[in-house]
Amino acid sequence: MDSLPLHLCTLHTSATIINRSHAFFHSMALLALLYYRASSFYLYATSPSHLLTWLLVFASELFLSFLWLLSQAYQWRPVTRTVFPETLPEDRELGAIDVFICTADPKKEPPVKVMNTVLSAMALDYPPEKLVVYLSDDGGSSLTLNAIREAWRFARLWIPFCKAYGIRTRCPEAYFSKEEDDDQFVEEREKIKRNYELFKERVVGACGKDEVEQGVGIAGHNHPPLVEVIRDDNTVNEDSSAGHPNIPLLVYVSREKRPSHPHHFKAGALNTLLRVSGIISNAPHVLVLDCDFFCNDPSSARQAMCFHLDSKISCSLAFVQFPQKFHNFSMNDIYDGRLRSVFEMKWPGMDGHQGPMLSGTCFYIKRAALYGNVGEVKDPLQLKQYFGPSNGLIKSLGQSYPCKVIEDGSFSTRLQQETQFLASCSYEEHTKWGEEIGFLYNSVLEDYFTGFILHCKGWNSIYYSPPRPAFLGIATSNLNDTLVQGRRWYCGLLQVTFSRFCPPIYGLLRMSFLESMCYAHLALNPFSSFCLWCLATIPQLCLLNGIPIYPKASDSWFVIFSLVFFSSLLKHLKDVHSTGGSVQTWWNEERIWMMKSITSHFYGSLDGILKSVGMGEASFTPTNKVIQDDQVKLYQMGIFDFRTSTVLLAPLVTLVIFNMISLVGGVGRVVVAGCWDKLFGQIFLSFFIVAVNYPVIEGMILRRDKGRIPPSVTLLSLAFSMLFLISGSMVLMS
Ligand SMILES: O=c1ccn([C@@H]2O[C@H](COP(=O)(O)OP(=O)(O)O[C@H]3O[C@H](CO)[C@@H](O)[C@H](O)[C@H]3O)[C@@H](O)[C@H]2O)c(=O)[nH]1
Ligand SMILES: [Mn+2]
Repeated sequence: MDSLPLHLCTLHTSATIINRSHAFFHSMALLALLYYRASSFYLYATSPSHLLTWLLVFASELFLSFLWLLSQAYQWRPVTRTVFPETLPEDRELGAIDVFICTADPKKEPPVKVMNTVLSAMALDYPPEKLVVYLSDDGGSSLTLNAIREAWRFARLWIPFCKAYGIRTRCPEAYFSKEEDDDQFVEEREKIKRNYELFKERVVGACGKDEVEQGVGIAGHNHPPLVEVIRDDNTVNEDSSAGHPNIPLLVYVSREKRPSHPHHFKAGALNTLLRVSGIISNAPHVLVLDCDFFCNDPSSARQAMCFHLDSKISCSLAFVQFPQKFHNFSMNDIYDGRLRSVFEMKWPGMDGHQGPMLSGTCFYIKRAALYGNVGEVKDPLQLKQYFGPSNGLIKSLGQSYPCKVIEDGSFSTRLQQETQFLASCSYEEHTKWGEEIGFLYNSVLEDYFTGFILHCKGWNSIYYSPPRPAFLGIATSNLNDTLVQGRRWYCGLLQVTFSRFCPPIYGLLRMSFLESMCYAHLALNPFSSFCLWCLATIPQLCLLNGIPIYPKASDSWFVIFSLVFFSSLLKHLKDVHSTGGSVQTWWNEERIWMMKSITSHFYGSLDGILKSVGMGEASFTPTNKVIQDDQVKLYQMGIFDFRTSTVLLAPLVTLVIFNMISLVGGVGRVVVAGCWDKLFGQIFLSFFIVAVNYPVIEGMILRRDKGRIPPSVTLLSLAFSMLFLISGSMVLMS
């Protein structure tokens, strides 16, 4: 046993060499660029307005260069992992796992989809008595409760079927949507398929009936706690009498919600699950899944155990993060819903240091890591100050026991009452839940913040991206969801940056230096949207007014600017290529990066700033998981769907119009005045922005379909551009 490893870690040697050499040359070019900018100060000292443009451009270049420097930590030492689950100990020595699945709104997250996630998790290849699946329903919806009861009935057919025939795709919807004609069990397959259809009918049928009364609005925020162990009364004894139930326990948890109590969104839901599961099964490991991420490979639990059970690393290992992979993205992926750079570049890079950031879903985490550093505390009264008044929960700390409900075959009234108490909305008052215990509340990006604090406390994490995706989810496939999500994320980032846990300061001495650079990069990234706004407007305004911002095209300094520009574009192209992307992917990523920076990241940063001064309320609007046909069609064809709010769309359109004006005006000016040399850099910049954002021009002028940019937004944006042009020019001329 000893000689056979559970896992291996391989350094990407060639990528490391390329990345470091590129970092070296690029940093030389950046230094030269900044030197040029600093020393050209005297050219702009002629008037205060010119000096202001110089200052804004210089500050932006300086800040973006600093961010780039921080981002080199991701590139420094990328690694890949391999696992050998066959070397794991016998089943009875494996650690138990509690699976947490969250859902919040049956309208946006259709119960059939949520149940597919539940079923795929119940069917994980793991001893069923060591697996308990908990579903948190923040909507408190009877539709979801009904659906989970139906799912339980179907699971009794589905799981034995999967195990008997070694099915690997254990999410029923995914399995049945594949055409598979296996002669050996075609009959059995058809039988199960019929049952699946019936199951869906019953779930969807209930949705139809209750639609009117089931408005999520009020019900979703005002309901009592409900914890129910899902089981079919007739089969209880049959199942547990043998002591080896053949399917995992399934528990429905809907925590109490009252408008008067903050519920802390997903983090609050997860903490309720931690407590409730603590007194039912108290597994030492927890798998967290968003309701739209089903298990695509049943072996992920054993893969994660290859790390968690390795005695050499286990004591400091907090979580094993799997990549978020998606089943609905198109080849073109115009919105970069796949988040390629995060899951293919950044996380493998961080894995070479102290480990990837926590990413909300698809991770196996140790319960002990979430319970904080209270291991030393033995006094129950003191523990209650941290964990709250439940005796059952205090007793469970640090203990391992087989699942209580499976043991006695019943969900005793006492246990039931205790779980309801743990799920009540006032339970957390005067405790450390969300501050030191469990998932942390300070940010709507609970995953990033919780993971950051874990790394600060000295915990490590591991990134494992298996050849067959372990989980598959739904990527955002329309502009509105992409922008709304980006806005929430950037607001969440800044909530942490402006707190006393500001990563560049708080993290610096608490984790490895390169790891802290990665966190600092993300923490400061929201400010880049302000810099990008400057670089997408000021050189253009100056162009229209004949003021040069970059060196003459014939000047040798111009080479430096070109080098920086092309070196970053080419490095991005190389990264895209090495992760299997095409030139088209590269171009698309450039575009969506600009779009997000200008709108959603900009607004998210503003939200974060406002919240830090006590204005504005935190919100977590779940993304839409209902796939609409016309939207999918546009997405599949790689055509932008501009149906989003004017607030989000107008800045983008304004910026593109403004760059079109400056391009035309600038070319006109140089043709008339013959000063190509002087303004070439700015003309090229406007041209690049317009070219990358061509779909916006199409959406304004050429398209007539529903997803076009509404003429009202175009007109409004035109007015904004003119206003900016006129007022800006007046300032420059003063
Ligand atoms: O009050 C809430 C709000 C959301 N959720 C659940 O949180 C999950 C994630 O929400 P989703 O709408 O899918 O947001 P995404 O932007 O797709 O989520 C990403 O970003 C979140 C942080 O903003 C992370 O928590 C997620 O894991 C990550 O996938 C879903 O299962 C929701 O049901 C709740 O349980 N309660
Ligand atoms: Mn999601």
